[in-house]
Amino acid sequence: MTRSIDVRDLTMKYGQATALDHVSLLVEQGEFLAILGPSGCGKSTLLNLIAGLQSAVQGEIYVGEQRIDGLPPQKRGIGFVFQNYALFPNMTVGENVAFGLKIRKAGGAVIDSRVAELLHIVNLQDQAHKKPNQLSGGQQQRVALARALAPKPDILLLDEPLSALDVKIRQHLRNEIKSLQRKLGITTVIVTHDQEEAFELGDRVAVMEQGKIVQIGDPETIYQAPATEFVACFVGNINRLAGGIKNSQVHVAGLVLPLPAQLRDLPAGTAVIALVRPENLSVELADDGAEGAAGATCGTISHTVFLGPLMQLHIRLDEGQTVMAIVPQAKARQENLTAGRRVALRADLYQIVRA
Ligand SMILES: Nc1ncnc2c1ncn2[C@@H]1O[C@H](COP(=O)(O)OP(=O)(O)OP(=O)(O)O)[C@@H](O)[C@H]1O
Repeated sequence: MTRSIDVRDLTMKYGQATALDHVSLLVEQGEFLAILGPSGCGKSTLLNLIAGLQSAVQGEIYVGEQRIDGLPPQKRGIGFVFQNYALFPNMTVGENVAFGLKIRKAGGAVIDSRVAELLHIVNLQDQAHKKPNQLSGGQQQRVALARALAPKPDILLLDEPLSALDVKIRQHLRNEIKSLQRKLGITTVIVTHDQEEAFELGDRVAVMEQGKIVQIGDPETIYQAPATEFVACFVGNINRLAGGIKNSQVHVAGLVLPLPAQLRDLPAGTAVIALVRPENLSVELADDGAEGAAGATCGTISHTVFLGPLMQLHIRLDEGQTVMAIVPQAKARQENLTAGRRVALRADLYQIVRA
């Protein structure tokens, strides 16, 4: 039976360096949570603490109602998959998958049927007799997944399981992991530094920065309403437009935007930044009549980058700052949005933060 994970006030240090700083986290029963963050932010440390591969200096970890942080790893009911497969090279695929069942002293018939079932689930039923080095990277990672799931753990932890694989296989295996998790309904936590992977797999995404979880929410909220500038910039591309408050409005890069409620008390002159995603800038060709149109700021396209279905436009604003906008390829073609053209820009969706 799958269970929730409740991490309470976890702190972990390497010598003087704090790797995890009072982290609390509740992963619901059956939920798929993605932990996203840059290298060194403490993602793996958090997973290792849950798995029991390291121990914290402070805090508690519960699986369901049971406190597990004092238990050895094999008593925690957790399946773990690492980045680098970590299969036993001298054992066959079947023996690798059977490993966790053998150390739990399961009977031979039980082991055989469970190994067959798992190899079928991960689509490797014909490979049981092979050694890991006779398999591709993607196949080895499927074996690792089967091995982790064989003892029917309550929880599955995945530490960058796809990052050693090439792009095509990674996408394929990502889909497989997602559908397998849905089918089994097992509480799962994946650690990744890849935003697309986190968004595609996670029901919710927890973003970490320097040993802390700075935001947790569904992918759309994380993307469209980032809690901090760090989250906004880490998750996808974003324009940072500097400006200030004047007459109870925000003036940035030639745009005049309403002052958001949470900044209402700030005095005139306070420096602010508007964070605008490239696809949330609307771009129109600016003939002379459109210059200075209400709510728009004008500039000149300095160069474009062809991205297949989309076109990236790099625009130098008359006001001095540069921005990047993304438009559908068809629009760029129809309107001839090329280097040297003058354009008027509006911000459709944005966030204002203090500088
Ligand atoms: N064995 C160790 N000794 C000392 N410091 C360590 C050790 N392991 C990790 N750290 C430090 O602890 C912090 C968190 O490391 P952790 O491996 O959890 O980060 P991460 O987010 O998983 O990074 P990555 O994505 O690069 O694996 C980092 O600053 C790292 O340098």
